[in-house]
Amino acid sequence: MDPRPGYQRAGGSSNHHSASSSPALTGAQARRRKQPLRPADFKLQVIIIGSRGVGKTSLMERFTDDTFCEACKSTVGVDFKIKTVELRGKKIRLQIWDTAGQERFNSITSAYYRSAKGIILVYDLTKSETFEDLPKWMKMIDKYASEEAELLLVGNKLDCEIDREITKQQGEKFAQQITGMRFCEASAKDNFNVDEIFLKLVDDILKKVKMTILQFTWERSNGSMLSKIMTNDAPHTKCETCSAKCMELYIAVCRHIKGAVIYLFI
Ligand SMILES: Nc1nc2c(ncn2[C@@H]2O[C@H](COP(=O)(O)OP(=O)(O)OP(=O)(O)O)[C@@H](O)[C@H]2O)c(=O)[nH]1
Repeated sequence: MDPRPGYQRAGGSSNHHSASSSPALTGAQARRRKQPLRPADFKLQVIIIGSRGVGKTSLMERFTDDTFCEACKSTVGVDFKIKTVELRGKKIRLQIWDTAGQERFNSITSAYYRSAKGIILVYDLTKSETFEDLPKWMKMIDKYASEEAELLLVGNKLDCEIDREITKQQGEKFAQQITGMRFCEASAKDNFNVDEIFLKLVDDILKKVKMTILQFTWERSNGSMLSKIMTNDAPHTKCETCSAKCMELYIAVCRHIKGAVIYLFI
């Protein structure tokens, strides 16, 4: 996947769910801090799945903290990190769910598929068995994920070219069989294509969901909600049914108004 010039990372907005202490601020930092922080325009959940040891945690940590661990512990259940990015002039708070690759955790991890707007399916290009596992992961996606979720297949450990067992063409061919699935190779170790993976996925999600409702065919009689949605391009409107905010508004509306056909365009 080629890096696109339009992508812009918001610096240093990565937080882990574990607590961390705040160092003292310098004068300039303190002044900057006084300015009110702009809230995120969107909140998005992305899930990373794939067999054990393919580098899911490593990809997440490279993206959120720019770190790489040579001997990471295997993920137990699910872990997550949050990072705020800026894309298409919008501030997006990304919640990244890193799932355990071990099958015995599937009953826990499957619960996180449904709310994910993007799914990153990872294999290790130096281990053919992780590629052969892909149909099994696709079954999990079919069973538990939203049909709307954007899919991205990633062949990780590109830095180990000498040990490669799966060609780029094989990865591409697999992705082509699945409607809308994108593909790229990456290296969490060398930080190659890692930002692109996440930012491209977010970009694809945004393209699909926001920004303007051009047409809204509504078979139920609730004009007030219709006009509210149609006239309010601001992402902070609340859905009357579930009070969800931001991008969730549109999703919530889609779910709650039966019989509605909503066309969303940028
Ligand atoms: N050479 C190389 N090693 C990597 C890369 N990404 C991850 N690794 C290594 O692969 C091993 C497994 O990485 P993890 O990120 O823990 O893999 P995981 O998919 O999260 O594993 P589970 O939590 O067990 O499912 C670690 O030893 C990493 O250092 C990469 O891009 N290149």
